Amino acid sequence: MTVDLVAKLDDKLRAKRESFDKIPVVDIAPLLDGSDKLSVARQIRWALSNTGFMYVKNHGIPRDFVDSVFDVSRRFFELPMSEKMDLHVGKSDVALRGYIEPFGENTDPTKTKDLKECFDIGPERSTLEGPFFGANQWPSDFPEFRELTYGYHQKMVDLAKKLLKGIALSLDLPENHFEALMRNPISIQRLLHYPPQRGYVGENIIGIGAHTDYGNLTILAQDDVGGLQVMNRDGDWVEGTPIPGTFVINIGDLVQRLTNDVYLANMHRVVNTSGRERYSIPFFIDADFDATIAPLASCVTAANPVRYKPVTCGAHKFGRFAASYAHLAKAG
Ligand SMILES: O=C(O)CCC(=O)C(=O)O
Ligand SMILES: [Fe+2]
Repeated sequence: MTVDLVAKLDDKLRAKRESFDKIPVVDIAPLLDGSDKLSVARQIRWALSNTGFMYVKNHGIPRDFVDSVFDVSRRFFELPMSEKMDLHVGKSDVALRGYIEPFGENTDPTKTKDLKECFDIGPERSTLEGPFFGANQWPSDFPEFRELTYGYHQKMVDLAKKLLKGIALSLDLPENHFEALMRNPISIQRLLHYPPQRGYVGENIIGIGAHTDYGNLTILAQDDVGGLQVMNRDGDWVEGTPIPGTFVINIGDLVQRLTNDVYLANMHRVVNTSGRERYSIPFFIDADFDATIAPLASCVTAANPVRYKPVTCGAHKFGRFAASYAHLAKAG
């Protein structure tokens, strides 16, 4: 099904794109139950073209399930450093699964060392198949960690596919547009822990340095501590205040490229000066490793000529990781 959401505006009629000081909250129930997909698509279009970020509510993932994943995540990060380092991401080669210590991945290496620690899992494979596809590393004697985090990952894959239907509709594409590019998509389920920072906090060390996400779509659960900051089109930082029961959704570079900058993959960062430990659970989904992403014809006009060359999803994503992971940099 295609719908006429995208007006083909004469370039002379274009005005400066609206900026924002608040990230919109979108109720996605009518998208999920099919009762009014287009009204949700319209809200998605506004959010992604103006802010690149939105909160979603009524997403169908039970609150106590999300809380139980936060609970095992907290318990994981409380393990002794030696146990966590036994699961270090460097041991997974290019599958990029496992534990990353503070300063082990610096998302904005020109400015910032990242204080966060992370744990990454992805689609389970018995052997290393290539970048992003291999075996997960699991902590021993912690079966509920594996069960809950992997179960959460599966639920996120399903939710992401539904959200991508809404994004396709918002671009006047058939709702299954992304499916053909996502037969075996790269996905990463990440757990994050941000220790609080006290005293003087400068740009050289913060929770996570300013970055755009690399792939298609991110679904983030955050606890109630706060500290996420999002840059708007004017270059101002806006707080991504926690809203109970919602996920924060943002698009990554690949959707910005696909839409020729009509949709924005915002810069964002985390600065945790709350005095409390902060935990978040981002999920990232992309396209297949070999999928080619090139600007949509409908997003190219005389005033907005082609801005990007086609890239393959895997090459783009791996390149961004190689620039930020200490262990990949060492491997040369
Ligand atoms: O923890 C957060 O709120 C944001 C995390 C993030 O931006 C990322 O992992 O890419
Ligand atoms: Fe991010």
